[in-house]
Amino acid sequence: MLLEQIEKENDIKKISETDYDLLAQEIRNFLIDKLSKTGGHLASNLGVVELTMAMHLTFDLPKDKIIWDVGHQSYTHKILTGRKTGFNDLRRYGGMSGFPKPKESKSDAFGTGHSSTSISAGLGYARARDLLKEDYQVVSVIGDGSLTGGMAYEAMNNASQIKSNFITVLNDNTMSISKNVGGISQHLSTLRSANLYHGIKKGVEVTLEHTPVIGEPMIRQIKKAKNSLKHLVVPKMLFEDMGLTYLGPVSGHDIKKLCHILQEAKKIQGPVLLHVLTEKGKGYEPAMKEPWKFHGIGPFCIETGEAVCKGEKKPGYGDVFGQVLCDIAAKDEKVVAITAAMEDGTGLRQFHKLFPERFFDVGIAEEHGVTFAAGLAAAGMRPVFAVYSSFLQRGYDQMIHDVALQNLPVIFAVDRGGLVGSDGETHQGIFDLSYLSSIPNMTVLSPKHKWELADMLRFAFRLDGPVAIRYPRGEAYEGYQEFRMPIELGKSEWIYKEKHIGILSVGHMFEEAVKIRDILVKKGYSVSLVNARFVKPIDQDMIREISEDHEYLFTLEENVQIGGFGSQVLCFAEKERLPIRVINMALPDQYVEHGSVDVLKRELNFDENSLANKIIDEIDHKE
Ligand SMILES: Cc1ncc(C[n+]2csc(CCOP(=O)(O)OP(=O)(O)O)c2C)c(N)n1
Ligand SMILES: CC(=O)[C@@H](O)[C@H](O)COP(=O)(O)O
Ligand SMILES: [Mg+2]
Repeated sequence: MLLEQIEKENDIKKISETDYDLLAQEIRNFLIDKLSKTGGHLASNLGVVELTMAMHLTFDLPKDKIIWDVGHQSYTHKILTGRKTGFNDLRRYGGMSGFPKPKESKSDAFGTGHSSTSISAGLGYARARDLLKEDYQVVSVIGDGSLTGGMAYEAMNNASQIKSNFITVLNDNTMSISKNVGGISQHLSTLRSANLYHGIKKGVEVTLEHTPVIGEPMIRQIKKAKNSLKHLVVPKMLFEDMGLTYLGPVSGHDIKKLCHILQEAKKIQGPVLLHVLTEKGKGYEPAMKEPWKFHGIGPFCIETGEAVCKGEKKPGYGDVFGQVLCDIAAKDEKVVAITAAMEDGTGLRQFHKLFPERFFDVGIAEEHGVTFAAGLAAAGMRPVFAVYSSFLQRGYDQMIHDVALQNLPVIFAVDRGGLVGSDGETHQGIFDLSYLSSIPNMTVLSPKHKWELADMLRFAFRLDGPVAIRYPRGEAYEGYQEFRMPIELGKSEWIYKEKHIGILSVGHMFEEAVKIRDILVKKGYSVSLVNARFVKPIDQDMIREISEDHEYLFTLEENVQIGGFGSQVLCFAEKERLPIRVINMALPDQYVEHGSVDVLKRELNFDENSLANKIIDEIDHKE
């Protein structure tokens, strides 16, 4: 097995050229086998096996730097840098990350997870190399989907000024998670068809060379004609016009050709963009047929490609959101939906199908998505931007400057709020209650179960300013269905009314709050439970009421403590000098690594038993 040789020698350059294709096949089989057990990002990785091998054959890691964009496609890179065994625990707590991590390997030059950062980081490396008079190659690897992110253009614009070698490899498989969208995607397809032009040109020359007598003079004539033809057929090169030398497009599955053109790219002074054509999911039939389904997957059956799921899958919060939004949109033609390349993940597929003219996929462009929504709202529409919590971090200024300052009625459906698990630090949605609450005019809600999400979404349309509704990844909680008071601005909801200890829980932490209360009640404590509903504005009357006959108020939120819901409650109680001790139960001021959410909560002492003990310690310690 060549993979064993790689694992032993940790150097692909020792593999004979005649074995490259065999090694590529072994890597594909390995990825399919391992990910069928652990899940992960399969399709993207199957598409870059040869490209990654060619880069490792051409460059000398860790001296030379490869910076991956998003980094979800770095599994072959990890195999080739001594981490083959890491795939037994891919994305599990304490195991190997699904993204490049400098702390994991010196060959991971830059940590990634959010899209469109690679060219900026690569340019930073290249500038530092030149200033420090060091000598190494810098290669940023960006996908066509990530190239829909505005940051990439800021970086290319800036890269045009560098005089030394800096390579960007554009991995073009025509896919983002779903089909890629927008002008750059169209431009890339014209460049791909230009390849067709080059193919025709080559074909004509070869034919003429074999045509006796008239061949030569004819070739000279046609060459002249071809140059004028080229400017008709091959479009103006965006990249060349931005000052980058454009090479390609070349096949991303021909290792020898890739090595050759990478060697050429190394010789060019200044910024180079190498356009590589790959197939997402290559080598695994089900992933080639449905690359969007195999972008990020759980464990699956290799023979059928079907997910291996334990028991019947209940609808996720995103599914509930998508369904309710369709109901609302059916009655209000002003309702429009926006996604930033996450149609399926945010539950908008049905909306897209039912209302195609009111559905907008802006590409991986969250900043633009926010201000686009602001424009729609200013013109009288009711935009809903469905977006993952950690990706919305990109649009913080736009939420302030373009939406809230003008008090425009944009609804933010903030999915993946709280711990998401396997994707780790870059994807945990644990800052959103802080960054959203800090925005004046922004109303922030979080539902305790799926019915409350539906009610909150309908309520949001009744507000005439910006609203964010935040909910987690995973199945929607279906308990306490009978608790469905009408939503009233700034009003929370009594669930159990006792004395002495109060728990005030935010959103889906309600599930834990119920369990914590059960533990305490079984130990003889008197415990009230309130569902906060509103993260902003907080329910000041409720807090005053609780402080009349409770000694303790424990706030509970799956968000960092700093700037979160609990910190607002604490400030208010202090300001009003309320006779109650407020203790925030929130996440610490740190990044949370990958792992299953249950394991992460135990490790963070954020599971119901740890939290119940924290409450008891607080009370016993005080009394
Ligand atoms: C800021 C941000 N928004 C959205 C995502 C989610 N996301 C991860 S990969 C991906 C598609 C990337 O497409 P491409 O760059 O073409 O890579 P491919 O999977 O096709 O290899 C998206 C939208 C993200 N990681 N970061
Ligand atoms: C790599 C990336 O950013 C996305 O593929 C992300 O992993 C999707 O997350 P979900 O699995 O929660 O939809
Ligand atoms: Mg792509």
